[in-house]
Amino acid sequence: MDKAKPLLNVENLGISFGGLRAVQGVDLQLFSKEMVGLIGPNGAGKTTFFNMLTGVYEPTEGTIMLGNRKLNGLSPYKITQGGISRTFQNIRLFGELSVIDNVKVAYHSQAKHSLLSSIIRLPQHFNGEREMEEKALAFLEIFQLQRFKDEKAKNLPYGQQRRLEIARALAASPKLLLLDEPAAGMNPQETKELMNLIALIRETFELTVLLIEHDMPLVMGVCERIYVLDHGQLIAQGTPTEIKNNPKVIEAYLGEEVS
Ligand SMILES: Nc1ncnc2c1ncn2[C@@H]1O[C@H](COP(=O)(O)OP(=O)(O)OP(=O)(O)O)[C@@H](O)[C@H]1O
Repeated sequence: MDKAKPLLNVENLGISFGGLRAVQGVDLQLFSKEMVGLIGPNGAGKTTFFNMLTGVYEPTEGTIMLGNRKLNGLSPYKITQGGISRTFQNIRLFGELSVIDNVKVAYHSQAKHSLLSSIIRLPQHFNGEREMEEKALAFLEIFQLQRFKDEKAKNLPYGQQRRLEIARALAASPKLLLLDEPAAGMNPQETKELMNLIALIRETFELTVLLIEHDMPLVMGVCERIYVLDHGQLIAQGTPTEIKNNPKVIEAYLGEEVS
């Protein structure tokens, strides 16, 4: 990817819910392999922004381009296929399915063997299944979840469920990974390990990562650039040092979280 051309180019993005303008006039660019933070007080519009990028909500204004492809109006499924995967603030796993099946489900959108070959059980089906199993296991290994592979997802400890969600998001082979508060509810040790893991997968899979996170030291520590939303509008963008010293950001947070 040409460094001068963004992987993701968002221009003037906005959405209204009835009379509420939850997000407005947001311009944001992500370049290949960047790790970028999206921060802001509660209710600032961060998750709504992710929901627009992933087709959950259709923007009421503005454009979202992934490379040369316009994403406005595409279904979440098409957007995942197009290269954007996400995790959720509240974990959304298939609790009754095994850990490995949770990863394989995500894999199905990329599977090469056809539905027909699965139904009538052609050799391609079994080869495809075997390949999928091997790849899913490889993802679980990266996330140190292989020993839980046959466990129901709902029985995993909380921190492991968060890791499984990221493993599943990666199985769809994204170019861009959106993480919505991945460290929420984790203790400091788990958080540190998770951040090291995210740095590792970014390198390994040549990913671009956009991260929503309330833990300021964490965001400041891992992101190269940070965007700040407040009341649905961007109030600042820059390096962690620039953001830390930005008067508008300090005011939005009342000087608490960024210091
Ligand atoms: N489907 C919806 N219908 C109506 N209002 C909505 C909807 N989704 C989001 N909002 C409103 O949009 C605003 C932004 O919410 P959003 O969840 O995006 O904030 P956030 O920055 O992610 O907050 P938090 O950090 O607490 O998760 C809020 O006022 C919220 O109530």
